[in-house]
Amino acid sequence: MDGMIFDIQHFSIHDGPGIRTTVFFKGCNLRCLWCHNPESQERAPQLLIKELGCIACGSCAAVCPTGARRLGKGGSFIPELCTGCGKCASVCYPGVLEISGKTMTVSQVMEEILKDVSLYRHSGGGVTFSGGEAMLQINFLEELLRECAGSGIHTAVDTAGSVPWEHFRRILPYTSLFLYDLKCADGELHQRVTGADNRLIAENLKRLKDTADVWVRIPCIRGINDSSAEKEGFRELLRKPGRIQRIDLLPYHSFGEGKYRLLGRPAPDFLPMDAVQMEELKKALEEYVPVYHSLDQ
Ligand SMILES: C[S@@+](CC[C@H](N)C(=O)[O-])C[C@H]1O[C@@H](n2cnc3c(N)ncnc32)[C@H](O)[C@@H]1O
Ligand code: SF4
Ligand code: SF4
Ligand code: SF4
Repeated sequence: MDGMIFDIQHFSIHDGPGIRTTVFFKGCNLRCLWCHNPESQERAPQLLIKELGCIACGSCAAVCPTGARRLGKGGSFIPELCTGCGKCASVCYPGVLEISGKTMTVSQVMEEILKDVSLYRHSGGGVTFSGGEAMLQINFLEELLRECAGSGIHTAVDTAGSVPWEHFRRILPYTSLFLYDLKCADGELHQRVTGADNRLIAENLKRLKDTADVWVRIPCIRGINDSSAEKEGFRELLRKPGRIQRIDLLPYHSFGEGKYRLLGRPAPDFLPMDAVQMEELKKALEEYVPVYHSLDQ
């Protein structure tokens, strides 16, 4: 069995307990305006193009089967014609072109994961499946989780939760921890800034928190989810925490900016909540569950 992966990061320390290997699945059913992984959103492989470094050798245009990549200084690119085949990237000597997204088998991913086993044991870490939305490739994810559980590896699934409950049910036996994102409490706002409403996300959390260990994460973005109505909404969603062990408030950051440029897309331009707003949200939620944010560290 295989799936579409766009990155595997070793030594991650922000994706669950201990030192972890994070496997990034490509493809997402939300379109959060602030997403720092824009290359994760489309399921198909995509061409990333650096702005600098092109020596105008023309090799990319010569091998492109669809005419998406054309000759000229810096080359021109017609994204609608690109199939993501990667032929151009393989002949681009200065490394200006790169393909994001690779089909990998379960054994290939497991080979990467198993390299770090001693690290997991020493640090209390494990593997985290993130993305994009890992749960959209549910057969592949289930198989990977089963293999990891079979090898005694701690597993976390990082999800935005907008998938049928059946997907959760299938992976529950092999998942040690869910990292569960809440973006906005208000459904209409959620629809506007992510492209989908949050009813399914709220319903899934309600069931999941009584069934599995969960760490909730909230990206904290000024002008998006910093209102008192949002604060009250988050309180409502989290007031019966069940097995929710902690809440992490993630201040918005712009680390994804460069990747938007590589995709030829305009970068988002948000600001994080300020320290006072973060502290207020923390206070509002820690009545129910311990809350952490980067200002604590
Ligand atoms: C890229 S998402 C992938 C997993 C899943 N799609 C989700 O949204 O939870 C991983 C984490 O990054 C966070 N995130 C995404 N863009 C961010 C940004 N610009 N600043 C801070 N956190 C961000 C998300 O809120 C989520 O907790
Ligand atoms: S990825 Fe394939 S289709 Fe797209 S520009 Fe490169 S060679 Fe052409
Ligand atoms: S192969 Fe690379 S260096 Fe040569 S023209 Fe294409 S982008 Fe530029
Ligand atoms: S759900 Fe996660 S991966 Fe998908 S767009 Fe939102 S932040 Fe990005």
